Amino acid sequence: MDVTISPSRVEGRARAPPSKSYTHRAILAAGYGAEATVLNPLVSADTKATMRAVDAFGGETDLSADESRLTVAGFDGRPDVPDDVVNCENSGTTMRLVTACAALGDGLTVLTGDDSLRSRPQGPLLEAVSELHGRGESTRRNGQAPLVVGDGMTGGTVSIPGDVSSQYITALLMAGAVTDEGIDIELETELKSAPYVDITLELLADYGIETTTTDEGFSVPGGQSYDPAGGEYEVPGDFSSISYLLAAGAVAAADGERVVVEGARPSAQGDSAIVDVVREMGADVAWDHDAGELTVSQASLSGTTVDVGDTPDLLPTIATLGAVADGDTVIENCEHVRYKETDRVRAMAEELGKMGAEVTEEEDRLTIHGGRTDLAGATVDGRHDHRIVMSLAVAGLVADGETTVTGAEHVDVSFPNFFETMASLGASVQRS
Ligand SMILES: O=C(O)C1=C[C@@H](OP(=O)(O)O)[C@@H](O)[C@H](O)C1
Ligand SMILES: C=C(OP(=O)(O)O)C(=O)O
Repeated sequence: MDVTISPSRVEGRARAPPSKSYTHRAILAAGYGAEATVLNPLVSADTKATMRAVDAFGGETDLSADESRLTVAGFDGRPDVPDDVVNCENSGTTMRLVTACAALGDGLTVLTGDDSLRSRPQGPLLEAVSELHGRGESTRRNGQAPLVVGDGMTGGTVSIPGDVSSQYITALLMAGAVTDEGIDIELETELKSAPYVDITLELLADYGIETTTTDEGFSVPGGQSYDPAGGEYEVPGDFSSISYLLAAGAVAAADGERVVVEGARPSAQGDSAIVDVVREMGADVAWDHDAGELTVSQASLSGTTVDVGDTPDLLPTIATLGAVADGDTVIENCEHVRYKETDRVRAMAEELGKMGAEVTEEEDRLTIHGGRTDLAGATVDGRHDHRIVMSLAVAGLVADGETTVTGAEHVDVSFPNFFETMASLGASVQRS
């Protein structure tokens, strides 16, 4: 599906979807336990992949008709060996978290995914599984899926790089809690995307799992049971998704009007940094923490410098903001953003370039030279990547002429009703 955005002004209220990161963890944590209900889960292509994996391991996930409750009968500590290959589709989080879980099984699990996921790095996690006495292999021996994992990972001490994906750490912490020995993780390099491990530690504590942060990294004792207080866990709103709504308001709110984003209660999400980024660029953003509401109006933005080491998923949104702002926006520490659904550093450089933006791409830095030319509508490639699609759609609100984003259906990965939400704010959106 392609979506064509015409220049539009936006106003009104919109609710961000529940957090993808919390939902994945909440579902798998419930799977590791005996029984739990996940309230307000994100129901999207990626989180459905995690639900299917829990089912494949012998759990049972049951979504209420209004999708507000997911009841999970867990596999209680030890996953069954799945009857079939587990397809994680487009979801890196599913593949990493499920790899460490599958490694606990007595037999072998085969994991695969779509073209994008089969090109993403899994090698360090496979090596960690092997170091912990399980089997972790890439069928093509290139560190990428398809993967073969299992043979009863036992636990112990493992060293792993921190600068490829924090999801390896999350995966090992979640699985480590149900091993006999527990797992001590020593980071070989500086941890990138660190707030995602904070999300994990917070959620594990809420499921009654003890963890510690050590001088070398992280540690989780074994022999623990997953059991959230009251048998329920509630998922907060998603700040990566909020970033598109906030950016839409900052670049295109109607004169004297505001965009109010609901579902913005504070949590461990590093991507709440988008609030400060938008403020730093010159927009007035009010954040009512108790109500979980962000209010933004349109402003003339100016460039800024942002280190996205902790917040890789914000890069596409910040690049769009930079293309609308005056002056240079410098996005630093972004090499790991190249290992996502697509190489997002290159994708944003090239696609914003098609809209007339001047962009300089370096290995670890993206500079958008805003204000030199006005953005012009163009046909841009969403690169089969939800975040690229949504960021380019926001740019389309203020480009001169129509912007057509290809592959727009990929918003299904994290924000299934993104285009309906944008249209409800007044954006002109046409599907073809
Ligand atoms: O753990 C998570 O929920 C995520 C961690 C981040 O990935 P990396 O740790 O691979 O950077 C982030 O980009 C991804 O969207 C979600
Ligand atoms: C990179 C992302 O997710 P994942 O790693 O789960 O595919 C994302 O949502 O931007």
